[in-house]
Amino acid sequence: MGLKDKQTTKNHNLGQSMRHAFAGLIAVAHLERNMRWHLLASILVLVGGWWLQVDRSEWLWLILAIFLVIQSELANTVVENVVDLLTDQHYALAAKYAKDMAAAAVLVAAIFAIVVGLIIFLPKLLWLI
Ligand SMILES: Nc1ncnc2c1ncn2[C@@H]1O[C@H](COP(=O)(O)OP(=O)(O)OP(=O)(O)O)[C@@H](O)[C@H]1O
Repeated sequence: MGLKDKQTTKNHNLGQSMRHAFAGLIAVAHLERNMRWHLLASILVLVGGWWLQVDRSEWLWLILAIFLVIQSELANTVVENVVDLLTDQHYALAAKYAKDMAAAAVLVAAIFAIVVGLIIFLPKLLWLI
């Protein structure tokens, strides 16, 4: 059960809801190149955090940054799909605003993640040199 099924009625139970939610996660990773970059960056951050032995509060900031970027990319993808569905690829100014603003949400989250990464990793990396 996943995105290939033709169900259009409400989910009947929590298990079915979860399976569709996971299908959405797999679909966004398959379809969105940017999401694959975010996942790769997340893995690098996790490896870097382990290598540089960040402490508990630093882990919380790093995990928050990772989740914010992934959440905003998910929301961006939702907006893109809904806009494409509604406009059928025809130009509309509101569609442009919606897509550009959703992309801006990802940009803001990515800037936050970069700032967090610099604050946590830069002093540790400089100390290594
Ligand atoms: N129906 C539309 N009407 C007006 N402008 C559109 C429409 N569809 C897309 N655009 C413009 O084209 C740009 C690229 O569209 P696309 O569907 O690739 O979204 P995107 O936000 O760039 O995707 P990604 O975040 O994956 O790079 C949008 O940011 C928007 O400015």
